[in-house]
Amino acid sequence: MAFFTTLTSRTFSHSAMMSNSIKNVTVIGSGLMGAGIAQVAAQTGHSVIMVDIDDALVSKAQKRIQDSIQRVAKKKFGENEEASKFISESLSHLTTSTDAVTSVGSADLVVEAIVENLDIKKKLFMQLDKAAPSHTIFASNTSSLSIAKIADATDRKDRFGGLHFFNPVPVMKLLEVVRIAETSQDTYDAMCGWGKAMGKVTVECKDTPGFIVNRLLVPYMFEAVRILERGDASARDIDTAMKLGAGYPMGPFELMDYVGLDTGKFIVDGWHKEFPDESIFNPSPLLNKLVEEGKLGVKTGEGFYKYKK
Ligand SMILES: C[C@H](O)CC(=O)SCCNC(=O)CCNC(=O)[C@H](O)C(C)(C)COP(=O)(O)OP(=O)(O)OC[C@H]1O[C@@H](n2cnc3c(N)ncnc32)[C@H](O)[C@@H]1OP(=O)(O)O
Ligand SMILES: NC(=O)c1ccc[n+]([C@@H]2O[C@H](COP(=O)([O-])OP(=O)(O)OC[C@H]3O[C@@H](n4cnc5c(N)ncnc54)[C@H](O)[C@@H]3O)[C@@H](O)[C@H]2O)c1
Repeated sequence: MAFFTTLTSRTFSHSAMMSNSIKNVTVIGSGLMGAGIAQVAAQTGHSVIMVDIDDALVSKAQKRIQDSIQRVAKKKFGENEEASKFISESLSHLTTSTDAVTSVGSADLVVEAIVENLDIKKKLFMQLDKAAPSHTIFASNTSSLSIAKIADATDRKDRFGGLHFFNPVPVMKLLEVVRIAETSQDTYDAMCGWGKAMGKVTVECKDTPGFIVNRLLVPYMFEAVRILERGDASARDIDTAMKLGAGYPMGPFELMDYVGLDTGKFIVDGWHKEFPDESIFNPSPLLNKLVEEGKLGVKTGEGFYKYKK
């Protein structure tokens, strides 16, 4: 099914599901998170442009969205014809582009989901700030960086915040909504309203490292690596222990592979640099070695475990 189109002009078509002021959404980055955010935004009737740096990456994201949306449709409608109507309608709301600057021209909201690097994110937002209309809200999906530092690249701090989704976006119900000192109440309310229109439950977070979930989850994952590095237990046994003993859907190594080991490394390296005396944020030699070898987890076919491609 070839439902996707490349960007020409943004068509207006949104369903009654949307009760907030945000209709046109541009998602920058079409990796694990960007593709998921774009998919759910399209499923909930928003007009979406999904952007990445080249056509091959966009095509890869389109393939992932097609697989995922079929799972969502099956869960919602079973095998009946409503399912294919839902898929084609949703995907008709989604266009793609490889040009971030032109893709924000009619955006009400821009959600950035590119690599976890402060300088690269700032450079992007600096360019977008000049191109987007004045009413456009900017949000970063960063896992660990300071929203205030990213917002520093723009002249719209009152219209800037964090929208932190969870992987896989079509399944995970939570959205952390992060406000900085300058975020206006209107912006915060619009972000929360959009989160609800996306079918998510929102929680309010301050702009502190890791917000709520990652401040707890990342140290937990890195403690698991340290158990493995000390030779105290195998990755498989640690995963089994946390699934069967603590009720987690995935063990810490399965989860790190799922999130991406590069992303895990970016997070902990950043925090280690910022808080060198906090041993809980110490980098892991084992994780560094896997990343150096290009073993980034499920997305590359190998991380702590091997996956069928
Ligand atoms: C680091 C960052 O900043 C923050 C983060 O994102 S941290 C990571 C947060 N995420 C997690 O903790 C995920 C933990 N894992 C899980 O919740 C579950 O293992 C999982 C939902 C990923 C998969 O669930 P599991 O039961 O193992 O597998 P599976 O049967 O394939 O999937 C369960 C359901 O979800 C659906 N699903 C799973 N992945 C999907 C996807 N990518 N798209 C759409 N649907 C999906 C399946 O279709 C299935 O639907 P069903 O209930 O109708 O059968
Ligand atoms: N992986 C997770 O579980 C997870 C969960 C929540 C938040 N996050 C955060 O979301 C962001 C993206 O993470 P991901 O896992 O999707 O990464 P990813 O590596 O899967 O995807 C990032 C994408 O951004 C693209 N990109 C890089 N620079 C770009 C630019 N200037 N313009 C357009 N596209 C660009 C890359 O080509 C890549 O396709 C990071 O900030 C990460 O910390 C990740």
